[in-house]
Amino acid sequence: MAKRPQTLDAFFAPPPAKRARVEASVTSHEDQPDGAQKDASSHYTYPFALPHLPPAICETLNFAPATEGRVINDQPDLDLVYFEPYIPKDIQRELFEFLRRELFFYRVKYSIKRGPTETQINTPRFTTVFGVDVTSRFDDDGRVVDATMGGPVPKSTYKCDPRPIPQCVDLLRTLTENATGCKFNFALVNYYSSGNDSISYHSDDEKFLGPEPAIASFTLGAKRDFLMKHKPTPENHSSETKPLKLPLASGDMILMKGLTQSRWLHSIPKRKGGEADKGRINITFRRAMVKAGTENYYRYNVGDGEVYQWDESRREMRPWAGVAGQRSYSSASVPA
Ligand SMILES: O=C(O)CCC(=O)C(=O)O
Ligand SMILES: [Fe+2]
Repeated sequence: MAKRPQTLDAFFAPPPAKRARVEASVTSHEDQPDGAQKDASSHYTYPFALPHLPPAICETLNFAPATEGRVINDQPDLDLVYFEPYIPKDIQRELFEFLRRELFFYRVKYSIKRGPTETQINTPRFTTVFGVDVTSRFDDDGRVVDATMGGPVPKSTYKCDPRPIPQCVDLLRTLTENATGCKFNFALVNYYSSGNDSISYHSDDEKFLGPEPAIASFTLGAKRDFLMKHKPTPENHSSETKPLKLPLASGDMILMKGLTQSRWLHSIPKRKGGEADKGRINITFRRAMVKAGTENYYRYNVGDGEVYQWDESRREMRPWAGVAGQRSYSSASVPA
């Protein structure tokens, strides 16, 4: 949650003066392990290294938010700030293409048990996730350590292998923290490859995010409708509310906060035709407060299936050509 008070003024204010200017230059690489790729983020959990953003994109990102946020709170329990766009126009396309081309993705399958019946779920979009909850952090060698003492966390602490947020996503996270006053330790990335990819009605009000979580949600690429509707309540509040349709376009950001997650549902429905087939990336920044959040996010956004990567010649996500079932540690050392 936000450390600073979140006033309307804060969201209407001109781009904050305190915004950290993030240098376009890349860090020195003298201390990179042998074989590590220069100007790239690598980690033993990554199937392959992720290049840093080109300096021109970093420089222009310093001009975000490109517009002032519009507060949408004219319905019960609804608390949104909508930036149309947040990411400057000049870099929307390049940033979209960069992230689609460079990130690794998953098509997660899992089963849920409702009573005696087990149902197989095929997540209808590509996903990937980076981050660790507030109880832990990554040290300079990429090891997961205790957030306060900095000591190693026992291997058994997490079933999953938390992944640090790579530079190419982390820059947007820090800029968004500075502009909103909210803190984020997770980046969840969705890729909707066509109108057939979707996310059904849900709310992100898991206990592990704490009360009234703030979630910043970015769109890059194709425009897709974002639908919202109030949850049914005993008092039938929902009858006093009307559903919302926000046609999220490339560069837009919607900040959901306050009671939005506990009282409203949101979705990206399937669509036929239109620009959906050009592909859309969604990045949500969130703040997980406990270890259960980390376990949940990796289970449902990485899972244990194969890695996908964008194939520029076929113009589609393809299973990654790396060795199946074996991670490539070539550019990063495995912490002991
Ligand atoms: O793609 C979007 O805009 C929404 C994604 C979302 O709701 C989620 O990942 O929880
Ligand atoms: Fe969501």
